[in-house]
Amino acid sequence: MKPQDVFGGKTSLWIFGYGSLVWKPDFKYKKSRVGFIRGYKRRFWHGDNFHRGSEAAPGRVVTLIEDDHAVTWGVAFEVSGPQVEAALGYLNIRETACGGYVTKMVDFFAGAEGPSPVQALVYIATPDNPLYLGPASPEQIGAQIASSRGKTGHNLEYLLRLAEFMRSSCPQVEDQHLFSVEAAALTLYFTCSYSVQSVQ
Ligand SMILES: N[C@@H](CCC(=O)N[C@@H](CS)C(=O)NCC(=O)O)C(=O)O
Repeated sequence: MKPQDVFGGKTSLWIFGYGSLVWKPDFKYKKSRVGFIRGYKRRFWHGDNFHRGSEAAPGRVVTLIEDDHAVTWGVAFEVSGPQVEAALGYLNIRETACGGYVTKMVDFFAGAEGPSPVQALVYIATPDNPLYLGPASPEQIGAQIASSRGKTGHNLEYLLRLAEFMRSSCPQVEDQHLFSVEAAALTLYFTCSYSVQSVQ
């Protein structure tokens, strides 16, 4: 059953993004809030053979891994009225059909708005997903990202835009996984670019 079959009739719905959705929701929404969810950590452990990679050279994108002690920051978007069906129909293609993500409801805490959470829909790629790649070192993940490109663009863009979002919208958060992968990917990307230029 698709989310729009379940939520399509709702008058409003919050959708939590923690990867490309934070900088490119690409659906109409009523309002957005920067905030977090508890019990999950964001990791570049999901493969992508469409948007940021190919069958031959899959890219790496983020998913959420259950961790009782973790908190993941992102953006929640409130869609209402006809926006609900439109957003869910779009995300069902972008996230589920093309990306292998499944949906789950979580508690979203808007950063500046006190302790009471709202329920939000989130797209998660679980380890049983055929595109799931699992853990790797920042250097291994960085190398894969630095050398992958898909139908939507380079995998490095995906990484850098997420890192930029965290620095600009969540400056208080030290996301060691994200920033260590970013450092490794940039080092490898520019080292390889330089070495190619130096032999041309
Ligand atoms: N579900 C996560 C990750 C979403 C994500 O990055 N999905 C990929 C699909 S594999 C995507 O939409 N990519 C579009 C792009 O790379 O521009 C989120 O809430 O942001």
